[in-house]
Amino acid sequence: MISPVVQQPRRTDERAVPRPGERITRDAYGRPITYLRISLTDRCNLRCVYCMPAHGMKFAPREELLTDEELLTIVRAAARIGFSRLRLTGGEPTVRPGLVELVRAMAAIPGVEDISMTTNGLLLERLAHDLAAAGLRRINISLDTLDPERYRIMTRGGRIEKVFAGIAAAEDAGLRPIKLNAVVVRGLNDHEVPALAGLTLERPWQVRFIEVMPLEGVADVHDAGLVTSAETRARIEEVFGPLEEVEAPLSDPARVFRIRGAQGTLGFISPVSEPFCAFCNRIRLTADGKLRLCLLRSDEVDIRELVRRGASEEELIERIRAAVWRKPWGHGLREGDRRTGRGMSQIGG
Ligand SMILES: Nc1nc2c(ncn2[C@@H]2O[C@H](COP(=O)(O)OP(=O)(O)OP(=O)(O)O)[C@@H](O)[C@H]2O)c(=O)[nH]1
Ligand SMILES: C[S@@+](CC[C@H](N)C(=O)[O-])C[C@H]1O[C@@H](n2cnc3c(N)ncnc32)[C@H](O)[C@@H]1O
Ligand code: SF4
Ligand code: SF4
Repeated sequence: MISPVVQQPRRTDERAVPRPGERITRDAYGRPITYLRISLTDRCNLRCVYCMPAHGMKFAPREELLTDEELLTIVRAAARIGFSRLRLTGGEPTVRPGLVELVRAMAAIPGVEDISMTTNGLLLERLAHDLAAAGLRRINISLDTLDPERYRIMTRGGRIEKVFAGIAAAEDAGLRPIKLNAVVVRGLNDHEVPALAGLTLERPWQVRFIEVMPLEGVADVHDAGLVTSAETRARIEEVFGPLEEVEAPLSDPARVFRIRGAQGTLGFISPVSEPFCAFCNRIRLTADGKLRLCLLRSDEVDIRELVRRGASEEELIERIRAAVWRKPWGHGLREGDRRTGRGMSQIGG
């Protein structure tokens, strides 16, 4: 297997200016940053145990959230400097009012090539066809277990039948490839890893196993429940034999494998045991209008303030470029630095 861990290079002296002939934006380490993950809301219709504490999160007041027009203004500026991939997330993106129209407007922005979404799937049965018609290309759906009762416990109240119906609707709408995200938590769903992996035998899905990260409010779940990808993979190989590696772009957070003869693939997302920061290609936009430079560090740059005072597109571009230039090399989990400042549902994963 190719190790994605590469030593931290020196920052360059140049600002994040494109190289001659290049339209994309690079950070100070030379990484092309072309992927914007947009949190459409900090609200959610679930309370997953690895994402939120039992009492939930403090939601931002409505007036602090970006409106559709503000969001589109920021995306237009980002697309002009090479942000060609957008991922809509949350909280739960499907609870945002006017979602389909928002996707349609984003898809019409010059430079936007790929719009995808990460969702818990509960509302997809109703939305999948309209989203696909509006320009959504792909979808990743969170599913940590196949057992209805365990699903109810892990999500603090969710009904798994709605997710199955959502997956079927997404398939029917042509949203492909479908990726299923499972956060593996010891003592909760780790024994189900082989059953989840087994879904790929008959289905062309990518089932991904994610190491639980210590975001705000769930550090205890990480401390007690982390299962490394190496252990998860070993559990799968005990049942299905050696996995075959499948080539994937290095900027893909998942390392991809296949059970011999399976229709679908398996992804291992290992931010804790095998960080993939060397190939990071993304920044995030929070629902309250901050450019978040790394999932696991608190560094943020305000862009809402600029949009609200009617700044020009050039000014917005300058702010985004300056933010990208400040992007940290990677997280500090190995050094014990957990100052993430926000919970996962407030950032979007
Ligand atoms: N540490 C870290 N984890 C990430 C990053 N991007 C995604 N992840 C983790 O991977 C999980 C799944 O990500 P998704 O929202 O499905 O998106 P993705 O895997 O980047 O999407 P595609 O590769 O475009 O399908 C997230 O919830 C995070 O747990 C990242 O930049 N850093
Ligand atoms: C924050 S959710 C937002 C989108 C949507 N609500 C969903 O659940 O798919 C995005 C992803 O983050 C993952 N996630 C949440 N908390 C996590 C944690 N502590 N560690 C790793 N992944 C986590 C979820 O499983 C989900 O796949
Ligand atoms: S993982 Fe997604 S569905 Fe679950 S609580 Fe977090 S934001 Fe909501
Ligand atoms: S931890 Fe930060 S730098 Fe590393 S891959 Fe994730 S977002 Fe990128």
